[in-house]
This record gives sequence, C-alpha cells and structure tokens, in this order.
Amino acid sequence: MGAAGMSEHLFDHADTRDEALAKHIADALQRDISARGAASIAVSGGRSPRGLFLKLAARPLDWSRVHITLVDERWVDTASADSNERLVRETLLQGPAADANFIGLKTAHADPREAIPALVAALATMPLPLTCVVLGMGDDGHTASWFPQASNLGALLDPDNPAPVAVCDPVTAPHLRMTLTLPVVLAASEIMLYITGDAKREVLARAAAADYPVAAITAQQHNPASIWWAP
Ligand SMILES: O=C(O)[C@H](O)[C@@H](O)[C@H](O)[C@H](O)COP(=O)(O)O
Repeated sequence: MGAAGMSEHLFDHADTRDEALAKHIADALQRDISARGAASIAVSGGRSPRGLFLKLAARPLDWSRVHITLVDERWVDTASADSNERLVRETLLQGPAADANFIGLKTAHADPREAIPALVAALATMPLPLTCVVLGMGDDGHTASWFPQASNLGALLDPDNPAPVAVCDPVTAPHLRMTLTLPVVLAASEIMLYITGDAKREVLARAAAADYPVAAITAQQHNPASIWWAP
C-alpha cells in the first residue's frame, strides 16, 4: 500500500498493534526528553485510537516533560461525545500521564476563526518541531481535518502555509473543525498513520491515484510516514 520510503507495520490484532505503537511512541518521546528536555506529540481523535491512548498512558515516562496537542478538533463543547479533547482526557491523560501538558484546540469562541491567534500562541509554547504526529484517516481519504470537499483544502495542504492551524468546514461531515496544517505535520520528527480495517487499507492504497487529501502524507518523500495497520 505504501509509497517509497514508507514503512508498514501490519498486525493480526488491534491490541498488539496498539501495544507496539504505544511503545514506539514512548521510545520516541523518551529520546526527545533525553536530548532536549521535553517532547511533544499531536494525536488524532475519532473512534479508532481509544485502545492506543490507554496503552500509551500506561508507558513509564516523565509525563511532566511531554506536551500533547490534537491534530484536529470538532468545534463542539469539550464535554460533547464528539469532542476529541474529551477522548484524550478520558483515555490518554490518565494516571501518570495526567501530568502531561495538554493544549486543546477548542476555545470558548463561538466562531473558530476568532480562536486562531490564541491557538497559535498556545502551540508556540510546545517543543517544536513535534516529536510525533499520529494521523488517522477517514473512508473518504481525509486525514487530520483535511476533507476532500473543504473549500480551503488548498491552503490546508500548502507546504508553505505559515499558519500552523486553520479552520475547516468539512462539508461532508458534521461540525466545523480546527486542524493543524500540512507544514506542522511534515516538520514533525515522525509521522505515524494509524489505520484500522480492510476498507481503510484499500483507501490508503488508492490515495495517490485518487488524489485523496491523505496523499499529502503518503505521496511525499520529504518525511515518509510509518503505517500502523490492524484489521
Ligand atoms: O476528529 C476527527 O475526525 C479526526 O481526528 C479524523 O481525522 C480521524 O482521524 C478520522 O476521521 C478517522 O476517524 P475514525 O477513527 O473515527 O475512523
């Protein structure tokens, strides 16, 4: 399924995949803690990563030196079942990992565009470039909140976009979104694509030919992603 340079980690069970990826991420975070005193990660929400987050939270790390943010967020109250922040708080920011520094992408602003200056300032407090970015992918080939029908998709995927975050109206999915832009993701030390199920594996395989937004990750060779797949 991969383009040149991408490594594939294929598992028989989601549980073993999650265990292996949690260890891989924790090792990367530990390397940055040792090398620069702090580490950073952006994680995706959605339905898939609950098991990964529970396993990652259980890894022994000095979590007070870890900075966590989201790849993207739905513009809903953080108490909503659709909130990615809620998922991260309930699964990843638990036990010792509750000491991590978390920056959510949802503010109290009714209009997400008004939140951008505050979010840019908040993200600038993280150790950058990010140590890891964990991307999910939708059946329509979106990743982050880079949705195929979004009117500003070109800007979201512009490698020279100076804005680290942007608002996206997905058109084909509920809720306005706040999302990291492509340059922030590509600048990370490691990009992981976290993919579950045969249908998504097929989407990934045709991403470049179909010009899906996820091809901005899979068809570039500047910073090849690793794929972590389970049925
Ligand atoms: O908030 C979101 O919608 C996401 O962060 C999004 O990019 C997600 O990773 C994919 O849509 C896959 O979502 P599922 O895991 O729910 O299939």
